[in-house]
Formats: sequence, C-alpha cells, structure tokens
Amino acid sequence: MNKINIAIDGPAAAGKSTIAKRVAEALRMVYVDTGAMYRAITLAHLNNQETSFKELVGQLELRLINDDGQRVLLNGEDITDRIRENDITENVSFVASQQEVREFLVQLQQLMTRDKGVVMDGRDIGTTVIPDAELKIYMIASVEERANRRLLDNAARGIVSTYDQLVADISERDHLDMTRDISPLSKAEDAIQIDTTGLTIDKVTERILALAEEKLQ
Ligand SMILES: Nc1ncnc2c1ncn2[C@@H]1O[C@H](COP(=O)(O)OP(=O)(O)OP(=O)(O)O)[C@@H](O)[C@H]1O
Ligand SMILES: Nc1ccn([C@@H]2O[C@H](COP(=O)(O)O)[C@@H](O)[C@H]2O)c(=O)n1
Repeated sequence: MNKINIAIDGPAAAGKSTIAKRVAEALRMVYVDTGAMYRAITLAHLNNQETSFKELVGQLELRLINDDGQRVLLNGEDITDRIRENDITENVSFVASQQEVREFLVQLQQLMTRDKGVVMDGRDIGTTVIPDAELKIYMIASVEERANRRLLDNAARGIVSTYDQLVADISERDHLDMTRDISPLSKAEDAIQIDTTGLTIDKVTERILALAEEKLQ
C-alpha cells in the first residue's frame, strides 16, 4: 500500500485538527497540528519578549507527542492546554508572521513529513510545507458556524468568550493569516475544498477517508 502525506489547511475553527486526528487514527498515520507549534513559540515569545525571534527559535526545544491527539512539550514542559488560552490566540498571528519563526517551523515540519504517512493541518501545508502531498484538503466553514464551535470549545476548556467576540476575533485572525507577506493562508491549486458548515464530524471524516483511499490504492 502507498504511503502518502495528507495536508489539511483552512481558517480558524474550520474543524481541521478534529478531522485530521480522526483521519490519522483511521489510516494509522501520524497526526501533526502545526498550529500548536506556532502557539508554542508564541508562549515562548511572551515569556521572553526581549529575546529576538532568531535567538528564541535557536534556544528552545519543541517536542510533539502523539498520545490521544497531540501533546506539546516546550523545553520539557507540557504546554498542551496553556497554548489554547486567549493571550496566545491574541498574539499567535503576529508571531507566525515572523520570517525566522516560519523558517524554523517549516524546516521542522518538512523533516516530520519526509518519510510520508503524516496527516498535517495548518495554514500553509499544501502550499509551502508539503506542496507534493498526495492529498490536499482546504477546509472552510461559515464564520458564524466557526464562532459557535469555538464557543463550545472554550466553554469546555473553561476559557471565557462570547459569540460576538469570537466572530470578531476569528474574522480578524483569518484576515491576518490571509494577508501576511510570508506563506499567507490560501487554498493550494490542487487542494479539494470542503465546506463543513452543517456537516457532522463523522460526515467530513468519511469524505476525507474516501478521498485518501483513492490515493492509497
Ligand atoms: N464538522 C463539524 N461539525 C461540528 N463541530 C465541529 C466540526 N468539526 C469540528 N468541530 C468542532 O469545532 C471545534 C473546532 O474544531 P478544530 O479545533 O478541529 O478546528 P481547527 O480548524 O483545527 O481550528 P484552529 O485552526 O483554530 O486550531 C472543535 O470543538 C470541534 O469539535
Ligand atoms: N501552518 C500554520 C499553522 C498555524 N499558523 C498560525 O498559527 C495560528 C494558530 O493556529 P491554530 O491552527 O491553532 O488556530 C494561526 O492563526 C496562524 O496564524 C500558521 O501561520 N501556519
């Protein structure tokens, strides 16, 4: 059976990580949430704001552990839950627009996908990280649906937010991600667009598994 890489890109709260985890589990592939990597560097930056990004990425140790999803270790400390908090979300787009940060993480992500067998989600996976991925998905949903989903998410995590604030925050983050100079969020020409608005998690997972099966023949 072929070994493939699957790239899943799209805006905030479209459902990328949820679906990527399920697809990876079903196909016994490795799951990588690249957003968590940018969030981890954002945390390091907030704790060391006097340090240049070049120095910062040169001195940190970032590890991802696939353990019922993905755990994130920064310099040995488990920061999986910490990086979902509002201060990280409010600063991550700025950090992700820094050339030194992108070069550091894209190189790491390309190393992770070198031997294939990875489902990787983010903003630039199909365009920049693995442009030769055998299957590329561009996942979208209405901003209203994404705000509702994130509201439920945050409530489950004990993070304070309101629907209106999330609509504004998600729209702002989408704009920042789509308009930055380096590796902006965009649909790869050969990506298949899936609008998950009104679709269940199972339905979306089934659709992507069917597409992946065609590539695995
Ligand atoms: N098709 C769907 N229908 C309903 N809820 C969904 C669907 N897909 C994902 N969700 C829920 O929406 C929330 C956000 O999903 P997820 O975190 O996977 O999005 P994301 O695109 O990875 O977001 P981000 O890029 O901000 O990390 C999760 O709580 C998830 O359970
Ligand atoms: N490949 C990627 C992944 C993420 N980003 C930036 O990180 C932010 C957080 O990502 P989430 O998936 O956790 O929402 C995202 O808004 C981007 O600014 C990126 O640039 N490239």
